[in-house]
Amino acid sequence: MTVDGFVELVVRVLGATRRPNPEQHACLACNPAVPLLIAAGPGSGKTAVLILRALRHVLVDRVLPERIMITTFTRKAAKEIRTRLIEWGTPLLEALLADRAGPLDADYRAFLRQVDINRFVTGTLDSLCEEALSGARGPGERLPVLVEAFAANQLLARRGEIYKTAERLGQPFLDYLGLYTNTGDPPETLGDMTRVVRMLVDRLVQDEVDLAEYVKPGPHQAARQAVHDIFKRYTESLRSSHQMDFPTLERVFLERLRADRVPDLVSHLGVLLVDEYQDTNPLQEHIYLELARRTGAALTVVGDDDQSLYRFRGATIELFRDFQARVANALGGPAPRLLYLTDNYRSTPEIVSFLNGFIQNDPDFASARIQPPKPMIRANQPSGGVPVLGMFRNNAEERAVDLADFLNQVFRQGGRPADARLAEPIRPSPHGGDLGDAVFLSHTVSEFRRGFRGTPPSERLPWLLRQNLEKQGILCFNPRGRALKDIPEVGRALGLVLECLDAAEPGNEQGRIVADTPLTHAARSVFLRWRQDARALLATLPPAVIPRGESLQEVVARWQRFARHGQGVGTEWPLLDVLYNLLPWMPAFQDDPEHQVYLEAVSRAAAQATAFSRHRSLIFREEPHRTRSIRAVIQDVLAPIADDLVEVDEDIMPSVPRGRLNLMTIHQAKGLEFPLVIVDIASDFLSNHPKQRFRRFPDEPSPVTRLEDDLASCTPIGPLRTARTAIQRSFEDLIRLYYVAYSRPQSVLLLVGCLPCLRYNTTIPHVATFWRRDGTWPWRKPLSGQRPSMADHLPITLL
Ligand SMILES: Nc1ncnc2c1ncn2[C@@H]1O[C@H](COP(=O)(O)OP(=O)(O)OP(=O)(O)O)[C@@H](O)[C@H]1O
Repeated sequence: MTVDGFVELVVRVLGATRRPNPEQHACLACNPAVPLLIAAGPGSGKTAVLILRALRHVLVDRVLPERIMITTFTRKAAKEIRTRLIEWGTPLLEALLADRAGPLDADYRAFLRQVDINRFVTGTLDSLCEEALSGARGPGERLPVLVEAFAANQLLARRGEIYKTAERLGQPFLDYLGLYTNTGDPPETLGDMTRVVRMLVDRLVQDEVDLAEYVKPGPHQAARQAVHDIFKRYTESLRSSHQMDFPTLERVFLERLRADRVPDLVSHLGVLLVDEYQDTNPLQEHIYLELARRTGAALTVVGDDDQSLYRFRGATIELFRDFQARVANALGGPAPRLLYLTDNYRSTPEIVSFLNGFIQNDPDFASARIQPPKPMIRANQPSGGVPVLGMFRNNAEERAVDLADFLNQVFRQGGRPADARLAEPIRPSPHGGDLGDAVFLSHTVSEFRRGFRGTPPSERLPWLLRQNLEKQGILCFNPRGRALKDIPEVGRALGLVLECLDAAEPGNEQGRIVADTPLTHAARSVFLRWRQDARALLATLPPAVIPRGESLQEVVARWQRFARHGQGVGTEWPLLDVLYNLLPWMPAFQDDPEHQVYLEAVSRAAAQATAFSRHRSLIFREEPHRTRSIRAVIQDVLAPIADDLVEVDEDIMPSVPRGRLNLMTIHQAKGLEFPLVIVDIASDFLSNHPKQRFRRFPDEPSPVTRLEDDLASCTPIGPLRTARTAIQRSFEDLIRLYYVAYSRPQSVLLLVGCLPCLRYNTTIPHVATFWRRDGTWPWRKPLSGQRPSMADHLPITLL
């Protein structure tokens, strides 16, 4: 089959809406012997082309799917790719085999019969490294167990001895870590210290840092030496216990490739396709190039330099920008081709024009982009008559009320009618349109702002919006909005677990074992709150959701007898059995999607604790193991939740119910599209407060760019990254962040924020409202006599 024949087949079988445009066609037709870079703006069909190219390799080049690997950045995106490959690939294959595309020669027919579309190798690079290594165990070799984020951080803190190090070295160590916190303040809690040390040790691996160079005499030498020692202790402990974390996984995989021990899964690779290449880190680049070099696989990468978001995970935009030279250098062979896609199939012309205006707004950004710059995207969708909208209000309450009203009107009252500001109404799709078509995006979806020096936490827009929508009978889906410890139902459940395992006694509210266990003050007071809430629930004699043979009080008493006296059946019980025994009395965990996510997060923490906890999250019947094992689950599972060290991982999100408003971070929304997108650009910014500048108009380098500078002399990638100054990179990261947010909508883009950000004389510069690095603001036009009350000539229509 020829490429043209393949494209005709796609159109005939999948429909005319799948017809590739000429630029997409060129990407499909590009000779597989030549590495290909597709650089293109949002919504131009990069992922769609990557999938069709994978199918072309099967149907035109006769490569079996099991020899074709496609990687992307998140597990969710990887799933999406797999689904589309199967949805498109299966009917294409069936049509060919059914001869609907004309007679086939016998060889080709025999080849097609071997094709199993399910066997494409898809995933994130990490998941594929893991899969490849697990199938590549030598005789008698023990397979390292992969530890997930929470367990890895616990191991880092404990085996790396972070706390001891902080005690021994004191302020110089904390000051060094403080260089890399958002606020610039030294971390105060062990959790905060661990987060910074995690960022550092991951970098040591991902950037292939020369450790001798890192610890050589210079500023912060003692602290650097301490981080080095923590890293060594941690990696040694992982090694000796046959465990590995994600960066180690990639390093081990690369070492195997370099040692010519190519795992089976990839040893016969014929094709390697990479989506979201702009977020590749140096270690991952080595893996891709080494794979291509060793297997001779045809290489295609796609990406958008303007949408790189993951610098904090080592993403290095220069690897994408310099792809052609780097590949030519690493692989030899023909020079890679660079192709562009320009037609945007996602958004209305109004949104596309806003987007193009945004990305070209700051002249200083131009030189951070791929050179020569790729063409601007071109709108391909019809106008819906709706301009880019803005909802800016004086205070948070007003904003939440109006936004809730707007959503209610659009999705529950049949639509927002046209008026002086809107030429066309905004209506849900007649084909089952619902709130699931809208998304609320923000740099963080936290519902509360952290308290500061004794001030209590304050409510943020996501919380206020939740409250106001609930008044209108609309629910939100924002399971990452609050810390697990602050979710009332989670607190009640874990309070009941505490009461089961270590009941409070008269004169000892804490419980005997808790009182005797080293814990932070914060964890102790959270435990007390959980227990009070649990006892309040018990006192209500709650009915079980599904009728049980015993009451909640009886279940708790049964566990208490086991925990206190070793009475009852079984010699050991997993912590999760205790928890799950209590859930029939807690209806939220049965039917509410947010609570199902919380439960999954707690369950995963308990499961992950088996990687580092001495009693592997089990409760034993016989003493002294019983008390010790209870202490272990308190210390290793419950306390980390109380200390806010267990995060709700975005990968555990189920699909969101259609009737709810989904709140997401901009990072999470990468690669996704929605009919209506609300971007909270400025609801936290009432003044030009210095502590918030890093989020809108940095006056000093962001922690991660500072780290890049500090490591530049000890990593091969250093000079490439630091060609632009740290402050330039900090700005550029913000521009890319909002570019990703602004490019998600199909029909309606609504920006929300505080009104002072838009005032003519505002003193609140913000990249998202088109401020340029040089301090100029194109939305503020020169005065023409009349008294300005607002920025004139806004490119947005205010609601
Ligand atoms: N030739 C085409 N005809 C019609 N629709 C298309 C075509 N190519 C892509 N699309 C549609 O355009 C939308 C965007 O495509 P896709 O998600 O592949 O873009 P992308 O470039 O990967 O976007 P992003 O950069 O935001 O990740 C999808 O809904 C896709 O089905």
